Amino acid sequence: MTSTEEDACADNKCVLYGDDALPVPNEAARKYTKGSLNALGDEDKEKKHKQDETDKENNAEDKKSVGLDRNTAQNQETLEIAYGNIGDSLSDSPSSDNNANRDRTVKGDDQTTGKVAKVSNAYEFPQLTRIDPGTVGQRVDVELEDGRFFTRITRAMRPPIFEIPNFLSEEEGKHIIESAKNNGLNVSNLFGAEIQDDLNSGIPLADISRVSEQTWLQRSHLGEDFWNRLHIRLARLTELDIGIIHRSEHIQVVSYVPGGHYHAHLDSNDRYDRPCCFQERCEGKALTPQWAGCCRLCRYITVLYYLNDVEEGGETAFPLADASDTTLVEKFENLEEQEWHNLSYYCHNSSLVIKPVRGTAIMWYSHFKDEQTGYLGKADQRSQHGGCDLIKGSKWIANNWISSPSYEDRFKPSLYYTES
Ligand SMILES: O=C(O)CCC(=O)C(=O)O
Ligand SMILES: [Fe+2]
Repeated sequence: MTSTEEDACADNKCVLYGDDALPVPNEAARKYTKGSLNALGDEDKEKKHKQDETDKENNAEDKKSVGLDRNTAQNQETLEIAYGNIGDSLSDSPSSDNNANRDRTVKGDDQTTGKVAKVSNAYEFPQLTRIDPGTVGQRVDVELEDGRFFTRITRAMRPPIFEIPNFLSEEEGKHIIESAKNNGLNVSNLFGAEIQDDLNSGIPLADISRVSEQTWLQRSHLGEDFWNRLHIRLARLTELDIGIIHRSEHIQVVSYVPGGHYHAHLDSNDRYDRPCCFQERCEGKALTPQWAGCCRLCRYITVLYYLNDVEEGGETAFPLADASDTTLVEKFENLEEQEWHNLSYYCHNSSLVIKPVRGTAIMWYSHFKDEQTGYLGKADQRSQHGGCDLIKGSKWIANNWISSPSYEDRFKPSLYYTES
């Protein structure tokens, strides 16, 4: 552990090998070139210090990213890497008492106004719904705000993947980007030092699994009205109870410059050796360099927003969407030859490639629904996806992961819940 990480772990608020430990690159260094992520200058340290203080004050969601990195992929957890992404973070946010208030009601979360009643995290996660994709190309008009219809287009059946043009307005996209910039972005990867070494040592960018910067935004960053409005739209889009949306992860904003990408991965996983979903802190449990956090991700759905128009490249690719069973087996047969993961080379071999268009949302299921319990089922390998190389311009996206636990954990409060 570096001293930064140790500090962060004082008072039991561990930063789990995430990008909190990483420097915020200054403007001049925001290019993925040799030496780009060198040590901070004094001014940057000062900025970082201020940033840390602000985060503490806000009791902010820890900004952690645990990217899939090349070395991890080679040395550890090979199967895991091949079958799913260790992708992102579990944040240990404000302490939750899992035994408290096991009320079975939503207590005032309002499906219409999006307002969260000032009560508690007490909630019984309901069974999951799942939208029938119909057929590829099907367009359905859905009323996501009163009197405002949006078109939901089916792009794949297995998993169901939908595209929703103009889900965010231009102003909303800008607001998210500006809020992310104000918050400060950090390099997206598991071990900052390693990506820095990789970049410095001239390893081709294509061999690094994730090259981008990111930050996390919550209610307090984006504003009450914005947050509530977005949550209503999401609840209607996903056809899930708004209580689930309120208890899902905060928004991850990601920025790419040319050369940036994210090779194919799953946004969630099936680590059943991890005893919890996103509902428990990691106190007293071992932190290993291989893994961030002690819980599984349990991200049922990803809603990804394109926040700007991209000049060239930067598509989102789904190499296994609608793949036949035979293809799926072939793709995973040889775990050492997972070349299709590398979207710098194989982006356009993917069965579905989506061009980023400002305001569009893409939504897909990363897990099946467990038909017996109606709760979170297994992760779906066909949901493998990633961001292709950005060729020209900039690319800004936001990930809105909708988390929901398995049946056993349906009464546990979420770590991500923030009251209005
Ligand atoms: O950049 C993209 O298009 C995909 C990003 C992604 O998959 C992720 O951030 O998890
Ligand atoms: Fe992803």
